[in-house]
Amino acid sequence: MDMDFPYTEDPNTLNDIKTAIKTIQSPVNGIGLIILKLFSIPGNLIGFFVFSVILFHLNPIILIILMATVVLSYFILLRANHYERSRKDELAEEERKAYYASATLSDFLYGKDIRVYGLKGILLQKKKESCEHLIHIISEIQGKILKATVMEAFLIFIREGVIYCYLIYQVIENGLSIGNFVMYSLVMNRFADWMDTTMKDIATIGIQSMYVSDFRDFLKKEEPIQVKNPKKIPESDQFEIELKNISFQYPGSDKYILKDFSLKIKAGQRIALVGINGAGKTTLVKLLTRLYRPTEGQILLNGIDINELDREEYTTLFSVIFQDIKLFAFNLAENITFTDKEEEENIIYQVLNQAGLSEKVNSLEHGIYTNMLKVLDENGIELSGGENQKLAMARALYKGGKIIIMDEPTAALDALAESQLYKNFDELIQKRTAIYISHRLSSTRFCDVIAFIEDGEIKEYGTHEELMKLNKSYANMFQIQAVYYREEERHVS
Ligand SMILES: Nc1ncnc2c1ncn2[C@@H]1O[C@H](COP(=O)(O)OP(=O)(O)OP(=O)(O)O)[C@@H](O)[C@H]1O
Repeated sequence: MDMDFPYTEDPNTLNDIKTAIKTIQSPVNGIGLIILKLFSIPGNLIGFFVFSVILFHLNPIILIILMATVVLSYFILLRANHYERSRKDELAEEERKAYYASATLSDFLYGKDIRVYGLKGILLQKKKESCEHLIHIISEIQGKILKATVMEAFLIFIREGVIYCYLIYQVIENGLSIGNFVMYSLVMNRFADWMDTTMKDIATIGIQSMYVSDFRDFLKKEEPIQVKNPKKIPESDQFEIELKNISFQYPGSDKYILKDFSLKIKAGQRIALVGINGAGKTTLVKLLTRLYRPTEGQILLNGIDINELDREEYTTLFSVIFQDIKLFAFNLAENITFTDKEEEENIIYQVLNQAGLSEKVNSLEHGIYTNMLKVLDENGIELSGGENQKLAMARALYKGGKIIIMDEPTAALDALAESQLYKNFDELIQKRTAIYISHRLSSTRFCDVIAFIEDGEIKEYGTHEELMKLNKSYANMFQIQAVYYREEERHVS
């Protein structure tokens, strides 16, 4: 949960999570197994030493032969275990793929797409392919283990053969009594068993410690951007943000999404980030909210590098409304506050009213305590796209962050409703610093300043009027859109 965000998009880390879970979830794996083995080893060791003394007195060569066969089977087992471990990433990956297909098939959020686009076939096919691949990997591993077991059985056969040949020889040549024959054969067999079990336990501990060590490495991944002595965030209602020569590449990619990007957002300023798809606007939001760290350059908050601030405290400064609004199968109030405190009813109703949702909520029998989605409650409500977006705004208002970011959450609204909503929202947030992203340029024309972004660079910067006068990309885009808005306005009137 606290893992650094970039890891959540990294397949290798997701494989590591799968392996790490296996290490701790069951007593027959990882830590549980090591503990079990650690308990059994001391008893076996005592038996091993006592019986080796007896055997040494009987015949040291027999002792050496027994030891050699046991050590050999130890290395055979170790090799099979190492082979199994070498396939762990492949196993984890295929397990994840199979799980993804199953989870998607049973996730009702995909229900519409699965039916409309007939996705059942491809998802089942993908699951089948992953399961087949999984079975193939498992059978290769089991094949190696089987081979090791056969070799081990062969060594036991040799070992027993040596023991009995030696003892029969002693009976025939040196008159070993039947009583002694039975006693020595028991001693030799028990000795071999003890040594065998001890060596296997040591091998198991060795290999399982490697899994535990993977698990520890995984835990260390959790929070790489820890600040030792974080600086205090200055007490203020308004914050200035400065991006200084920022460059950014996503992990594992050599493409620069932003290159030497600089931008100052003054305290209390409203800035619009506009530009075509893929220009890098959402990436900027991810950097500002510290979900990612710039590859080069600095982001300053009231003059302090944001990496010197405590991340959790820094995050509380932001009320962000993302493009993809996520609703949870909680009640409506909990979807706004993310707590189960009921004493804040008044504030919840206030933000719902401000976001334009009060009429809808008042029409519900259980008001703000109505469950959302139908996953857990058959009477749960489903909001329309536009209502979801209003709910997200209520969430942002409730959180009361001092920096507001709206990353185009209004796609489900028509152009006029969106424009109105941006303006209303802007009034509600009063003097706070705000960053608005929208493809509809009429929605953000009221902003103090507009940055037109293209290919990870600011190509045009100024007020709406200044950019229109410049008569370049922004003005061109605005004029093209204006034709549609006029049409829409005509339809509405
Ligand atoms: N996790 C990721 N890993 C690699 N590349 C990514 C990742 N997320 C986004 N990108 C790439 O970064 C570029 C910029 O994406 P971004 O989402 O910032 O654009 P945007 O300007 O917000 O676009 P839009 O207007 O369509 O929302 C795109 O080319 C995209 O493919």
